[in-house]
Amino acid sequence: MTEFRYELLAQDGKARLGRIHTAHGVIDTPTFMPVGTAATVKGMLPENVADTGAQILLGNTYHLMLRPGAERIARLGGLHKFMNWDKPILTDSGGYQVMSLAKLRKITEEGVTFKSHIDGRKFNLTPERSMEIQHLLGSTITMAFDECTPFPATEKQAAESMRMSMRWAKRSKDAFVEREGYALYGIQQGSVFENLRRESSEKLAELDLPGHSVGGLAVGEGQQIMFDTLDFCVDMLPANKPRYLMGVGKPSDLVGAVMRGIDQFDCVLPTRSGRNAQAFTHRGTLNLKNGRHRDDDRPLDDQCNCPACTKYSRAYLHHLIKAGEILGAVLLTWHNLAYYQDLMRGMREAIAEGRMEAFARDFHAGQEGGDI
Ligand SMILES: O=c1[nH]cnc2cc3nc(NCc4cccs4)[nH]c3cc12
Repeated sequence: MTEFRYELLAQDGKARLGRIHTAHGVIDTPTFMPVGTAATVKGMLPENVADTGAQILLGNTYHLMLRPGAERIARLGGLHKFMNWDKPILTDSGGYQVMSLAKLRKITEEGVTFKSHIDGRKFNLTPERSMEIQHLLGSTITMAFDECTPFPATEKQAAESMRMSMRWAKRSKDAFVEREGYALYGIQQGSVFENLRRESSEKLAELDLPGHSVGGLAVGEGQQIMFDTLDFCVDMLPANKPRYLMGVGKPSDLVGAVMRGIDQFDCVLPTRSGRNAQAFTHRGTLNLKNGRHRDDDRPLDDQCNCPACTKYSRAYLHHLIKAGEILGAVLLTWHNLAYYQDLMRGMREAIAEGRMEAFARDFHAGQEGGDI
């Protein structure tokens, strides 16, 4: 059996090249985790997600507890078997999604009660129930149950919210079922306040967890405030354990956050925007709805080897999007996931060779390249 272990392989400034060993396989970091909300990466077969280079997926506890239900997935062999993905899966704790999707939410020290946005049924989510659900799913990496402090928040509001999340982190650890090769991550809160981020980090250090995430960011603060916060809060987390920045982000967010010491990312952007005709390319983003593509027989991205870029033209992709064809969403999702994985692989290689600064410069130059 494999014990859960983080290997720090190289550093270039604050950027880290690493490897996470888990019961379901190895993750090369920095890594991007495609979001598989309802036990599927929307529009993609799991084998094709793996072909893009993805080594770990994110699953959403909130969605799966509502439908089809955690006990049902457990009875059917767990989430890996259910969705035919045998590599690592990180599941979030459900708290964040409750606050952004559920109806009639009520937060107390105990946890959150809410009504399903699907059929109005009443549910109760506590640190203990969240741990039970993630265990039933068979999650490789379980996230502690927390409250994402909204932005902006006063220091007093941020302190109260963070302190509740730290009490919930302790309850999460006490309820977490330890299994070799599996892990519980703590979530650092504290909004944009250095003293609160430090207090949160110290409380998490007492729990001695195998990994941590930076929470409370990518909540509307904007890239500069996010980077300014990362400049001081990432180093407060143990250097010998993975650091995961939740919900991030667009390509330039990933480059900037890797350079500030982040190892893991998840974001709905590549898949959600792929379904909305937006493509990320080495020369910037473009929207295939735009009529300027209708006669363009060039590939979407001449540096990409995904099926959308090697087998089809921009004109064809534009046609599929305008016609509302399912294949349009599938091909753009596929491409965006491949682009994100290429970006992560490029950063891993750059860190290994000590040229992350140059990589970032070339990345930004390409994005502003124009004439795409
Ligand atoms: O503190 C957090 N705790 C637990 N889950 C999170 C998820 C998060 N996702 C985003 N941003 C990504 C977004 C996706 C769609 C709207 S915002 N920020 C996040 C913060 C947290």
